[in-house]
Amino acid sequence: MAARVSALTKRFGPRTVLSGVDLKIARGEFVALLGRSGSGKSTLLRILARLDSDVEGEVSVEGAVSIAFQQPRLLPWRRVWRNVVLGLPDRGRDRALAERALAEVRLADHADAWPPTLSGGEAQRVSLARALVREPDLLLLDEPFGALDALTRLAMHRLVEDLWQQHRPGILLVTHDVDEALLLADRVLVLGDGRIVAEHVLGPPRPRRLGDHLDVRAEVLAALGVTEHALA
Ligand SMILES: Nc1ncnc2c1ncn2[C@@H]1O[C@H](COP(=O)(O)OP(=O)(O)OP(=O)(O)O)[C@@H](O)[C@H]1O
Repeated sequence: MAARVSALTKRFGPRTVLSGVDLKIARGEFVALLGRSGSGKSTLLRILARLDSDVEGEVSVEGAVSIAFQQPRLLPWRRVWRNVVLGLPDRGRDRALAERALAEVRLADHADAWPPTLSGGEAQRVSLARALVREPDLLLLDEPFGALDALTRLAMHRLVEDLWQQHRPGILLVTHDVDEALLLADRVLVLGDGRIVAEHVLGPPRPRRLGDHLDVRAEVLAALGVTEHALA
């Protein structure tokens, strides 16, 4: 198991955001997490990333964890390759490690660029390289495509699926986009009222196409209480 959460409850003061969440992510499994705004998706990701341990219940995550956010969060005063390896312990191999990770996200020629010169999609790929360079057993993606235009988003879907096939980390992808979840995930979860209220396993084949799993799509939308595909 890459991650196991049981009876997880998270409160902010008097407010209970997560209330008895049970969740397992198998090694190498791609899981998408949907939920309305404010349902606690980012809170759950932060807990899995060990950024918040003030919780009730059990959280167990095996191995290395990386997280990438909707905003790439690059340091503008450091070159791209230095951003990729920021905080890594082994300084001697840094440049080579960064270059390898940048090549994986098709940005080998941008190692010496400054972050403000990158497009939104490029910056997000640097952020992915920074997550990958840690060779995570669990990769947490918090709406990583949310700020990108539709074409760039499609290219990123393909890239993430390729990287996942190659390295096979467990992935938990938070998204507002039901179609994105149906394109990428092995399993789709819906968070609502503080717990997982729906779960759907999607079978092969891959790669998927828009329009696959329309039956699941309808059920996920119903669990979300909406009739449109974009909830943002
Ligand atoms: N540090 C904090 N202190 C107090 N309340 C918080 C804190 N972090 C999150 N919350 C509250 O917890 C709830 C869940 O927030 P969270 O960001 O996890 O939701 P989300 O599902 O990721 O939302 P969105 O889809 O809009 O990003 C929100 O009501 C938010 O206001």
